[in-house]
Amino acid sequence: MCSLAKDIGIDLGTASVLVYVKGKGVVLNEPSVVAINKDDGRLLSVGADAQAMLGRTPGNIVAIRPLREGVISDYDMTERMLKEFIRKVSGSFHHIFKPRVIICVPSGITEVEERAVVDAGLQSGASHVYLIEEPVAAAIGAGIDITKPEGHMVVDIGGGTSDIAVISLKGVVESASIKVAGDQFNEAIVKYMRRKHNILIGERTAEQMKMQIGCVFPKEEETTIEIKGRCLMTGLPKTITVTSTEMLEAFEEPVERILEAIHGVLERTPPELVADIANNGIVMTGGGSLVDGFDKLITARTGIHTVVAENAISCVAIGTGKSLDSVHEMNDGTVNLSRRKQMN
Ligand SMILES: Nc1ncnc2c1ncn2[C@@H]1O[C@H](COP(=O)(O)OP(=O)(O)OP(=O)(O)O)[C@@H](O)[C@H]1O
Repeated sequence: MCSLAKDIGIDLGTASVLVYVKGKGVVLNEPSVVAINKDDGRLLSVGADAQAMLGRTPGNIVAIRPLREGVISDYDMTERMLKEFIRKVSGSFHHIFKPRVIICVPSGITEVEERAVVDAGLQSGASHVYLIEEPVAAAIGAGIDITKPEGHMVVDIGGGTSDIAVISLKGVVESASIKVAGDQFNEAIVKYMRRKHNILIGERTAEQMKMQIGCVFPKEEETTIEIKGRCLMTGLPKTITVTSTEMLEAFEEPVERILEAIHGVLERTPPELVADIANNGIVMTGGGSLVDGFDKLITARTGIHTVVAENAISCVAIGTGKSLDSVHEMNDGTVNLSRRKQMN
């Protein structure tokens, strides 16, 4: 861990927080979960330790996810979580050497939410806080050269939000941010299991199903998984086998909403840039893009070749960190990386 961290890039995600330290790469990747003691408000743990407590806490302990649907839903807890993560990567010197922090936010974030993220960063001990839009960070992290006057489309499917953006000359030309992403895929599985199989399953089981058999485009070979849940008829535990083909049906609604959003962005994009995108293809980032067949589905429905970026999950953190290099340019106003700004 870096003890004299001066520059930190944070992908403040709904599902996980990734921290990039200049010169070191991604040094922290933990779930966005906080556990506190309800009696005295004491912070018990953050990240993976806190996640293990989700749904399993005794009365006086509460484990929560302070970010929901890509925005801060519990400001106080987000601040405490950020502080703890910054402390982890900065070591005991962070009081003396306050880091400069750049935080990645979804492109649909409101001014009030932006302010909340900046305040959380400052309260966490940062000397300066900069914001960068998620699709811009994702594009940089995916290795796209966004400095040219050329259109690129990035589809970032995270936990709580999907950000679709057309980027050219370091800026977002057209975009959409919808609250449909990986979490809604889990919810869709829970609903499907209840509707089709009369079985109640938990979020963790749904997540496991999504990763193991989930798909949005027909697989060459069907796969199956055996899961346990509670039968809604008898109230007793029940084990059933679910197939990947069933997942196509379960995911229909969230998938269509993402495709509609992509379509909408393409429709609003100037024709020259659409022509560039047709040549360059669409790049997918974010954990949600790892659902099997997403690239094939988008290729089939848009006619534009689509690929999932290497390191899809850490692209945003890598891009956020890389953009720290141009922070000095931003101070003299020569860089306009979307709505990225400095506040302190
Ligand atoms: N191998 C995988 N297959 C399918 N889904 C996956 C896989 N790995 C991660 N995910 C899903 O990716 C989502 C998290 O993605 P990511 O870490 O990019 O989101 P985030 O940045 O925390 O969220 P947001 O961008 O909405 O704030 C979760 O819903 C998770 O279930």
